[in-house]
Amino acid sequence: MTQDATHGRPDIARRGLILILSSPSGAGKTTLTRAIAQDGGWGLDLSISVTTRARRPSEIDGRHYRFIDREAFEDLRTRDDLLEWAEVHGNFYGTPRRPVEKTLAQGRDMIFDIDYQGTRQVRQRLQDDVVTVFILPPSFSELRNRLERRAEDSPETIERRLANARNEMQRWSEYDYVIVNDDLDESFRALQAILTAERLKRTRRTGLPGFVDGLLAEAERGA
Ligand SMILES: Nc1nc2c(ncn2[C@@H]2O[C@H](COP(=O)(O)OP(=O)(O)O)[C@@H](O)[C@H]2O)c(=O)[nH]1
Ligand SMILES: Nc1ncnc2c1ncn2[C@@H]1O[C@H](COP(=O)(O)OP(=O)(O)O)[C@@H](O)[C@H]1O
Repeated sequence: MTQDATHGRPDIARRGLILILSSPSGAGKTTLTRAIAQDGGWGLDLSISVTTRARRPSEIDGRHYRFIDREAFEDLRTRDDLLEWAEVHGNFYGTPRRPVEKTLAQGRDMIFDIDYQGTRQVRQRLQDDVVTVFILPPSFSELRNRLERRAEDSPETIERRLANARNEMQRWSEYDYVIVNDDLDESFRALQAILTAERLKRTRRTGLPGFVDGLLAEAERGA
């Protein structure tokens, strides 16, 4: 029996999974992604994307994103070092391939905060190992409020993100789960419930046959 990553409880070996969160800008995907990744008990590694977008005042290079220029991005892309990439709001974003391969090879789980274009690419490559969650705002006016309260982007940037939100919101039906992020605590609990259920899926749990064989052997011995 191995140690599962769900709050340190002993569990049965299983394949690692990738949890993807997407949403229109301002709906709360970064907040939720970081909340569950930073709670070490959930054992989720956060994928740090590369981007050509300018760093926001509150962001730290290497922690929120790796901020690179267009040339460096092109290099990564042509060397096939990106698992997926997309142009979003006029900037380029991509997921470095190697950390993902390393984490999955260790049987650990990873969380991605990427858009719907990247989600399609990852799903195509990793199929059943991908679990996708779409975050919606409770209303469009609240989306605007959150972007304004976040106060990290210029008014033009906020308008561009709100204009793009109309297109992004329509992608909800491509995702496995949808959370309407009204109350943050409730949304966080919903995300935890999704992860817990997905980790318990029979088809991921490669250790189940051996575990049941052990139970049957124990029963044979008349324990
Ligand atoms: N495809 C893809 N999208 C990404 C990646 N990293 C971030 N994004 C998406 O790019 C969009 C813009 O992200 P960001 O500039 O941080 O703005 P925010 O959504 O307002 O927080 C969001 O939809 C992110 O999910 C990535 O590596 N690949
Ligand atoms: N449920 C919520 N209620 C109120 N404010 C929220 C909620 N979720 C996130 N926020 C706030 O809204 C803003 C946008 O959230 P963020 O996680 O940056 O969104 P995204 O990554 O989707 O662009 C942030 O200032 C964040 O603190």
